[in-house]
Formats: sequence, structure tokens, C-alpha cells
Amino acid sequence: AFMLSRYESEFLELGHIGAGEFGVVCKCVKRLDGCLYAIKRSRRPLAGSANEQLALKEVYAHAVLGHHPHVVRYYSAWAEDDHMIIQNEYCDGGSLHDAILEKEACGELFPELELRDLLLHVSMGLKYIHSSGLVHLDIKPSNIFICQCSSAGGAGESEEEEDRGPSTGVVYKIGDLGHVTSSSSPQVEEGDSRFLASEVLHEDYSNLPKADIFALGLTVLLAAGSPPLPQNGDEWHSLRRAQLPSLPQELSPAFRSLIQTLLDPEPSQRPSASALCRQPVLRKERTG
Ligand SMILES: Cn1cc(CCO)c2c3c(c(-c4ccccc4Cl)cc21)C(=O)NC3=O
Repeated sequence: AFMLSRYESEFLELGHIGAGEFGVVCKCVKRLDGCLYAIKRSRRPLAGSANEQLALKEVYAHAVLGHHPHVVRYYSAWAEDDHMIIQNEYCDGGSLHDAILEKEACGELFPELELRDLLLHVSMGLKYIHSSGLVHLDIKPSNIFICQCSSAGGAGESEEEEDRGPSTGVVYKIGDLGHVTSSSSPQVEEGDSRFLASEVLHEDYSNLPKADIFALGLTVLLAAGSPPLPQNGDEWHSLRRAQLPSLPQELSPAFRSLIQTLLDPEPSQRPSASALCRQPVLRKERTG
């Protein structure tokens, strides 16, 4: 079109960082402030379609959630030339899924200290989302983003400092709010079946925050080096009888049993996000 779109006039595209059926994600610099942003451009969904509902829920969730150091920050969203555009905080460390693939590629493992940071940071983000009466419903490694940069953005720089992992200074943030819904009157759009709690599969929506906790448990297992998760079948069910898969590393008994509780078949037996944030095994060991 002859008219420069807002996207083209306000941003310079530096590269593609993701693509899927949802659309394309680019790393962009905003010409005005010189800051980096992750911008997702997707075909505008058909008015009144389910996809439009999903697109709107994502923007509503960001608008309601405001700022938190462990939730990817939202800056703006708009529609133009038949596309939906959302401008979010750019996390410079890639996704946890990328990090897991890299570790596997060079035969390394996440040390337990980093697994504890991961579990603590995502628990803090979930505590915030759940305290706002919302649930994420698509917690998985490809939706958790890593900030290595010193200016990790987000509110409360000082709070950010406190949250930094002692070992790596890496900050984990929950992203992709496309499945977020109200935990009380849910219109559940199921997330990735590999991370789906069995009660949600059976349409029991009575305790959705605990479905996020279950998915977080599987996410930590993958980061600990467990083999790829089954999408269905016997293995899928045995994972949901709290039989942890064999892991390539010895985790401390305290940490291993904590992960076990996240995967409990009974949602009420799984710890809440706020209980997880208070778990001694996740608090920084005050050395010296
Ligand atoms: C594929 N991909 C890779 C990255 C980071 C690479 O270091 C990424 C980001 C986001 C998103 C994203 C997810 C869902 C909705 C909107 C966005 Cl911008 C996707 C991303 C996002 O919101 N912030 C990101 O950094």
C-alpha cells in the first residue's frame, strides 16, 4: 500500500526470531527510543472467529496484567493492512526450548541451581497471573523466554536484582498469553497436549491454576534432561501417575520430591504458585 504502515514507520526490522501458524515474530528496534522489541505480526483473524477470540484474549491479558519481572512485558498492539500486531519486550536469551536444545546439542545439562532459578522465576510469574484471577494454560519451554541482558527491562529493577539467579544472573519470563483465560469463568482453549494435565483433558476446570503448575512440573523435567514428552498413549498416562521419567542427572532428594508434587495426579495435592515461591529448597542459599 502507498501509505507506510505504523509498523514500517515506527520500527526497523533486525531479523526474524520465530514463525509458526500464528504468524511471524521479528526482533525490531523502535526508531524513536532506540530500544529492541519482539513484534509478532499475524494475519488478522476473521471477525467473529475463534481465532479472533484468541487474539483478543492475548491483548486483554497483557492489558490486565500490567508489569511483572517474570512476565514478558507488553507495550502495544494494533491492527493494520489485514494484520494484528503486538509489540512486546525483547528477551535477548531466546526461549527455554532453544536453551534445552543447545544443552542437548553439546551434551551439557542444566545444573540444579539453574533449575531452581527456573522454577522460582516461573512460579513468581504464575503467582502474579493467578493472583489476577487468570490462568496461562500454555506453560511450556517454548513460551518461557530468557533475559541475559543487564537491563532486563520490566518494572522494579531492584526487584529484578533480588530475583536474579545467584549462579547465572539469568532471568526467566513467562510469554505468549494467547491461551490466558479467567480461572473462574473459563473458556478453555487447550494448550499443547504434551503439557496438558489429565483433569483438563477430561474438562474438569475446577482448579485451572493447578494445571499451570502441572505444566510447569513437566517443563522443569525437560530442562533437567528428560526425554521428549509423549503427546498421547501409555507414556502420556504414566507421566500423569506421577512416575517421573529417568533423568540423566542426580537431583537432590528435596528438589526431586518437589517436582514430584507438581505432577501429582490430584490437582489439590500440587503446591500453589505462591506456596512454591515460599519453598525453602528454592530460596537462595545464603552463603556466608
Ligand atoms: C519466537 N520468539 C523468540 C523470542 C525471543 C528470542 O530471544 C520471542 C519473544 C516473544 C515472542 C512472542 C510470543 C507470543 C506472542 C508475541 C510474541 Cl512477540 C516470541 C519469541 C516475546 O513476547 N518476547 C520475546 O522476546
